[in-house]
Amino acid sequence: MHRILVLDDIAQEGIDILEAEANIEYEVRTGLSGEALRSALNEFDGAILRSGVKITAESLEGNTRMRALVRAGVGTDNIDKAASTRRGIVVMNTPAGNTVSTAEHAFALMLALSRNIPAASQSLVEGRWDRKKFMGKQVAGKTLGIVGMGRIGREIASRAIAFEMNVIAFDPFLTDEQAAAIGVNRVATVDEMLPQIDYLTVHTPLTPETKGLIGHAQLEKVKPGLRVVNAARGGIYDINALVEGLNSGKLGGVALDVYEKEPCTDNPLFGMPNVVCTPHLGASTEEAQTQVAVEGIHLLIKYLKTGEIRHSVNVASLDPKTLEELRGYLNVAHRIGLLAAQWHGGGIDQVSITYRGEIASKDTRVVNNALCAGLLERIVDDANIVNSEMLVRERGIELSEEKRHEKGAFSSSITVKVSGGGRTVTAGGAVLGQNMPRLIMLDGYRLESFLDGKLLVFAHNDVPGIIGRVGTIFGSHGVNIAQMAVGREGNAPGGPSIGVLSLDGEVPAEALAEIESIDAVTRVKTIDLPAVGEMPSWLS
Ligand SMILES: NC(=O)c1ccc[n+]([C@@H]2O[C@H](COP(=O)([O-])OP(=O)(O)OC[C@H]3O[C@@H](n4cnc5c(N)ncnc54)[C@H](O)[C@@H]3O)[C@@H](O)[C@H]2O)c1
Ligand SMILES: O=C(O)CC[C@@H](O)C(=O)O
Repeated sequence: MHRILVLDDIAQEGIDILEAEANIEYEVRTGLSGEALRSALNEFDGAILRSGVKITAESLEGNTRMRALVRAGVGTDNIDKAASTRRGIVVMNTPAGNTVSTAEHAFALMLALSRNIPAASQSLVEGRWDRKKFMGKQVAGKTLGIVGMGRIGREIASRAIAFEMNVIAFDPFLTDEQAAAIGVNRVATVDEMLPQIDYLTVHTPLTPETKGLIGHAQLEKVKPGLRVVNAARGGIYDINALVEGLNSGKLGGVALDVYEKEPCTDNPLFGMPNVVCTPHLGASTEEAQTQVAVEGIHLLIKYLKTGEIRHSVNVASLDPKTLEELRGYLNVAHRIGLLAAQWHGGGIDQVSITYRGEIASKDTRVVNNALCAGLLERIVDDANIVNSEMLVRERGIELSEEKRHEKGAFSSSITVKVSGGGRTVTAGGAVLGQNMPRLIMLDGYRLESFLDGKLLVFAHNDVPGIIGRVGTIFGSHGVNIAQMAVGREGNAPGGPSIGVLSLDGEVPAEALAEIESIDAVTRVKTIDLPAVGEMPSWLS
């Protein structure tokens, strides 16, 4: 049974899916913060939210249960992504569900500013028939500047063109060809557009680059009477500069849907003439809310039930086809990570992973995570497919990845080299058939061993009788050997070799001591791996 927490009001259509879904329990708890939020998050496997709740590092403190947070909307700025990743929580959003509604809202704000609609309406209902005071401006023939030509920016552009406006756009990722196809003029900087435009609308996330993007210095460069709109994120415009711009006449109007601190009921712009403000309503349409709730709930259920990751903002996506293609390799990667950490047995400061063959052409970020999860599993609680690479790097371990497209003996293989404290070990794995994980190399010696359950690895010099002696020791302690693989340097006997035994039971300490005492044995270690068919919770 998976438990889902609904943290904000979402459309009933999303709740209906939760009601109908088998093996899902849900609760709606809105308005949570502080300790109540922290303890609630630890009771559920997944949560869905809008912008009404803040998921901070503190609210995830001590969390051992939550696996996925879904934002029913675009902006995930109310979720601490680094803290979520560290805790192994996938953060997903529904990027397109509210695009059109938000573009329509931003456009409505621009029209409302141009034609003084809110102030004129207020004046009339208060008993005044004042037509002179509310002389407006036509948008047709005017120039609109758009900063941020992503999903919403592009929808705005097409609407503006339909209203016969000229559009100038700035976005570092917008090419001349794309601009021409959309029908806008691309500029290389925001400053370049400022003297040319009558309206400005921003559709970027709030980042260190966009915070205060339009401030006092920029208002010096604008055409007098510029009308500005923000339905993206509070903080992109400097509010004090906007107040000053309105007072000086540099600005002809300001329309805001978003604020630096929300809820916001107190702002120096409120009550000023030529200001239109709405309480973050961009996505508040029945259509958008239905779409983001339904999509968000599906994302959560899919992830919890199948491991499929879509629209994640903190981890590589894992669609069903890729998940099926990679499942065997995720399993092998996890197992060779576990084996390498145990065979190394000490502090690690370098890890290098090599993908060879067909797998080298795939997106291997999740496979890196699976391997790192294996490396860390015995020293860190909750290392999983989301957080392990980050946890490895946070421990100061240097991680590198190499891809070699040519095939070796197997169609694909994964090799890890782990170093630290003067010791380096290497382990290579492959998938046989559909999903049979195999160890195909250990410390440079080719072999073919099972990669599950209890293993005994012993490095030795390949002298006659050694395999027999090891077998006899296990026989005398009643431990059955299920499979044995030996790898040695070249074909000549006598040199260094490595043996891997797959055992049907625990290795008694006395048996281990007896094997260690054999002259030709240089190192021996038992290795614990998941049983045949057993998968980590994040892969099952
Ligand atoms: N008011 C609302 O209710 C509401 C609803 C939905 C989205 N939003 C907000 O609108 C914003 C845009 O959403 P979207 O879906 O279009 O996102 P998007 O990711 O599709 O587009 C954002 C664009 O901004 C561009 N960008 C980033 N940094 C930039 C910079 N420094 N200068 C210029 N361009 C830059 C990116 O290249 C990208 O093309 C987000 O902040 C989102 O949170 C608000
Ligand atoms: O949940 C909301 O209504 C706000 C949505 C919007 O700001 C977003 O980023 O998607």
